Amino acid sequence: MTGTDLRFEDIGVCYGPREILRGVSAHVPPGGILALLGRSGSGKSTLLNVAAGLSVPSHGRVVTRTSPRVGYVFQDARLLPWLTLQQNLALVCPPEFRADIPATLALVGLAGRDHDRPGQLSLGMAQRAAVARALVVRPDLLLLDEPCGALDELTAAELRAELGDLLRRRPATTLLVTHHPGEAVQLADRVLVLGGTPTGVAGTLDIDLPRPRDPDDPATLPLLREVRGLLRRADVPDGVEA
Ligand SMILES: Nc1ncnc2c1ncn2[C@@H]1O[C@H](COP(=O)(O)OP(=O)(O)OP(=O)(O)O)[C@@H](O)[C@H]1O
Repeated sequence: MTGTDLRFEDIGVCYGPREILRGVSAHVPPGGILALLGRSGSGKSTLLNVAAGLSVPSHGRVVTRTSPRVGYVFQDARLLPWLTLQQNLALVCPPEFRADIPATLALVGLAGRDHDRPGQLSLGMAQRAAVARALVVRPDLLLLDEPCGALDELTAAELRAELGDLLRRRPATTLLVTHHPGEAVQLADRVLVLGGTPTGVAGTLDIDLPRPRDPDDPATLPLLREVRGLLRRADVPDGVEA
């Protein structure tokens, strides 16, 4: 599993009369990790839904090499509470991968919890189960929508480290939506900041640091500053000097 080649070509999205995205182009090579940042409501989840084929763009197109298998991790775990973890994963899993379910749960630190129901898990454990559900399909395209957003800082830091590790062991072309510049610098190869009205690409930044990455490494500081600068500039209304 290394993932699909993914291209957004001049994507525009309208919801009724409201134009949300305009002229968004980006390329993610197989196994690449692109972090999407931008103010709340800028259209990050919309772009993820376009990549997943859940939203049809009003303009432009998404080009992938093959018809990709998609793993989607939402902001909350969205596990079915009346099913065990094994059953939750089996629901999305092609029959040929079902035997992998216990190992995939173990991969995210949930060894032996196969027969627990979501109500028996902490929020962080439930979110790790959601990551396992996305990985068990062996995705060519992994869509992570603020996977750590609902977690306390310590649990979020643990999950970030685990995601970094998982993506090195099982590379997949990945789009990561986050509001956390540190998460983007820790996990991504490239950061894309969305901004403006309607939303377009306000800027990009390549993150060329060796892996595994330590979020406290001083080498990350200049990159964090640049990401924050991009976010500030993305927020300035058109025609005003940043
Ligand atoms: N199905 C929909 N119908 C109409 N408008 C929608 C729909 N989905 C999203 N929107 C609007 O599109 C805009 C972008 O929403 P989106 O959820 O993509 O933003 P976001 O950047 O992911 O926000 P957040 O960071 O808060 O999750 C918002 O103004 C939202 O109200």
